[in-house]
Amino acid sequence: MLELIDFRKSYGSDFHLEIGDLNLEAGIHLILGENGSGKSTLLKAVAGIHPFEGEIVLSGVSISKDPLEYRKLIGFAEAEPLFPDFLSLEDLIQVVVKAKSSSPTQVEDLKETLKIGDFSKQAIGSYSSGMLKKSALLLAFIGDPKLIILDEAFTTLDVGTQQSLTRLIERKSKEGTSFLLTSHQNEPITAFDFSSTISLNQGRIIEHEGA
Ligand SMILES: Nc1ncnc2c1ncn2[C@@H]1O[C@H](COP(=O)(O)OP(=O)(O)OP(=O)(O)O)[C@@H](O)[C@H]1O
Repeated sequence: MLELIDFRKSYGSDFHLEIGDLNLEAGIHLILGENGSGKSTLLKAVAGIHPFEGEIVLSGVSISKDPLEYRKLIGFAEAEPLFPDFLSLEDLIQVVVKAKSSSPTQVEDLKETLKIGDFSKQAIGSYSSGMLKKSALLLAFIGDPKLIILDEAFTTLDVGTQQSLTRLIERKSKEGTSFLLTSHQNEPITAFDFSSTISLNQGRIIEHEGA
């Protein structure tokens, strides 16, 4: 499903993420590691946000040869999402639905699952951290991407929404969507049957269990 080839990413001389070659089969994958080990850096590179050295191929589509097609296959929710304050979630939904050729019915289903109420019409500058997180999650699921990348997906969500998100991830996984997850919280994340668990330490994989 996802292939990293001779993958490296540096922030100047300060931090080096050296992954090399990594193959992940379809499924739910967990990335573990201490603060600053490189989890978010890896996810942002796979999401097509950060430049890197090497190559990434998702379902046969190369990020370097076909970046636009590659990005359409990905949904990404950052750990601490940032959106323009003056827009509403509804504004962002319209953009992503068009880009990902999704249906309004899917958006309504996601809003219900993630318990997104009328706040979606308000300016993002007025959102709480949980509302921001729900917004990022909804946008990541739009259009049924091949791979959904969720960094600290459960942080700041209330317990009810955590449970709904767990069920949504399990359902989508059964339908063929793959996931890359990170977490600092043990409770919701242990619910999943992971295809593999990758442990990072100071920018290197120290353990990879599963496929
Ligand atoms: N934009 C950036 N510019 C320079 N250095 C960065 C940047 N983003 C992250 N870093 C550095 O890269 C290293 C890895 O950071 P990263 O955010 O990937 O770690 P993480 O494992 O996700 O951490 P956490 O668990 O705290 O979220 C850290 O030393 C961090 O300071």
